[in-house]
Amino acid sequence: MAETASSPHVARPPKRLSKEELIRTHKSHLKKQDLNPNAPRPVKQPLLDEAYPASTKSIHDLELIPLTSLQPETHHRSHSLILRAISPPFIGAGVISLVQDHLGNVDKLAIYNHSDTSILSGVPEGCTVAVKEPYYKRNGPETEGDYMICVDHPSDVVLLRFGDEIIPESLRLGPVCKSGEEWRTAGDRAFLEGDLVTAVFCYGEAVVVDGKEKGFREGVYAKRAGTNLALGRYDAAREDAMRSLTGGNGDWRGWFTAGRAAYGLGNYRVAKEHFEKALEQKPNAAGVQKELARCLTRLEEEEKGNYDFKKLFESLSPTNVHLDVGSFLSNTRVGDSATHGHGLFATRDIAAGELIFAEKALVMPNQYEPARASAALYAMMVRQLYDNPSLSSKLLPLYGGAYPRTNHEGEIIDGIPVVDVFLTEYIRQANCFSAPLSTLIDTKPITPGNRMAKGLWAHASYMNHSCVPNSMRSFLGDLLISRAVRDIRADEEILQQYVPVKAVYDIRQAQFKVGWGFLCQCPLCAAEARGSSENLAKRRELLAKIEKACAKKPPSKGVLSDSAIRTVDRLAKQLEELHEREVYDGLPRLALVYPTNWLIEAYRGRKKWGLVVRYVLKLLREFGFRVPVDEGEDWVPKEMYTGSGEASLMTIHVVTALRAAAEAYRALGRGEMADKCEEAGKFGYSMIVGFETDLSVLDN
Ligand SMILES: C[S@@+](CC[C@H](N)C(=O)[O-])C[C@H]1O[C@@H](n2cnc3c(N)ncnc32)[C@H](O)[C@@H]1O
Repeated sequence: MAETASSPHVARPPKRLSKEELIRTHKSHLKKQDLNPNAPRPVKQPLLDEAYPASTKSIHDLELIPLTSLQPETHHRSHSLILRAISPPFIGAGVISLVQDHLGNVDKLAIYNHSDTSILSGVPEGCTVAVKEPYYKRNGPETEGDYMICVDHPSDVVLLRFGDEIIPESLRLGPVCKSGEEWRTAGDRAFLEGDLVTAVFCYGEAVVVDGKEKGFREGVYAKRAGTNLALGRYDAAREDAMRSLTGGNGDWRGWFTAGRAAYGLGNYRVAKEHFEKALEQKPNAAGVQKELARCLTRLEEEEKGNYDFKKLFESLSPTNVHLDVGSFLSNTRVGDSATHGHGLFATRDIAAGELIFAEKALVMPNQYEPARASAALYAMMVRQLYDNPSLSSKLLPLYGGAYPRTNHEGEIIDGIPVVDVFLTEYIRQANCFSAPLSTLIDTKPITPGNRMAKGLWAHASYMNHSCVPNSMRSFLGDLLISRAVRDIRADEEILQQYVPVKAVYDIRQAQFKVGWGFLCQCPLCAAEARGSSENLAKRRELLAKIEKACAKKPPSKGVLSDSAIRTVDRLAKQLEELHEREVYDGLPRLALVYPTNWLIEAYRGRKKWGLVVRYVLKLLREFGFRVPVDEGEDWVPKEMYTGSGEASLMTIHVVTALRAAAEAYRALGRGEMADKCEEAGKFGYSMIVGFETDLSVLDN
């Protein structure tokens, strides 16, 4: 981490590039810059080992220093800079401008993490900014004297109004527009040109310059409300809409905008109230009626969880991933967990297969390219925290590891919410989920690549991990569906698997340690921790051997010979013997899943139906389900979900095994058992993909 300086002006300034050198290199960079406005801008994801907190001071409480006082690799705590941009911006992962201070010194300013809803994502030449507690960073080797003021936290830089009295005299420009009307006209022009951020700025100046003129002010607020709404800055849109109300009969428009802004924030109750206010004044406004109807549907979904999942699935497309749905959360509550910190708990008994909750993502960019998904989520989280500070009440309480908080994050200082990008990244890492466009398509044997978005579901984030969980999550676009995989009692903690768990105990634990920093103590891990380490090592070795043998002869490539089957069967039996009875009693034996699955497929290929049933039953037992040992016995497959205790593991292999059993029973003339297996498979599949659907999707 860099040094912190409290009195930087007493230390000797370093050698720095001259003004002429800075201008020359900046110009050459500008020449090379690709000005394609549609090109996606790269995101500078924060380096966590260089983390430093965002400034929590007001510019009015900081001491102004000149650029010459800056010390390299130093955070100038308690100090500020006020700077005018004197060059066009170079736009890349951040925006780099040449800036001048009140004494005429020139240096380079790099601002990161401002989205295109902010003027500071482009820092126009001539604008004046305050940089709070600046961080001065070296660019390249010390001898080159290349430095820049590096702003990582978006709230560490404040765009100043032209007339702001904090700006030193020498940096002040004369008024750009003389009157509020001129500013409003400039705002309208910018709006028509599609430059919405400039429009917002101009409207802001208009209300300050002519702020006392009633009617004018409200009109400008109405324009700014609409512009903020279009930018997705819903908090500001709603505030402006409320300020635009005059008490006259045109107010319904203000209520309408306020309602749409509240809807954009997912605050359907408030949205409903606003739409109803609009309709009081203009009962026949079709647009408002339509929005109110949508709102009522969302509220009903929130209350009852009555989704038409099939229809939602059919509505999905690469361009439609953000579903218009409310979140059904009332079966669960956040509470203190014996597993870790906070957890999610059932508020009532929930039956196996039932919907536990369904939650629309708080933040999920439509970016399914795995290499870009994390950066896109991080950038969107920062943007939301900056643009819609009300969302910080949901986002900031999430677990952020050991990163120290100032507890001022989210607080509005100098009109801007404090956004700490390093905390945001910690929260992202600890809480985000990978989401396919739909789990249903993702579970098909042939899926189109490994395309996954990353998103944040604030309620689901409270769920702790278990290797033998009582819930499963699935996705439809940005809707996360959580279903019970066994009966859950009121007040029981809802647990989920963070990732599909590895079969071997120490490999599994290493994954949790590296990914989330915890040691799992679920019933399976707690038992396996008591097992002999010698057996564990032998199991790991033998499983590797089995995987090799199985991969050499995949059952999908044709009928397998007796000897190939005998080899795998023998190795599987050896592996079974390495599972201590006293450790694994009533628990899954995950290492055995792989060879057992292979044997099922091998016997299917040879139409040895009795053996298929025997090995399916075995596979279900390896997943911890209580099912008969004798393949001749009649049983009720669906009951395995409710009668298997607390340590079974539900996966897609359970469904495919039940299908294989159905096929085998049918071939053996046991039609009733076949139907029951199909029914249990279908039921299990609904837990996996989120809703009931035909198993034939698993065919291709
Ligand atoms: C998404 S959060 C889960 C909610 C968290 N318990 C809280 O207090 O907000 C993920 C973090 O919870 C903790 N965690 C989750 N499952 C755990 C488990 N089985 N045992 C110990 N810690 C766990 C880990 O610290 C992990 O990084």
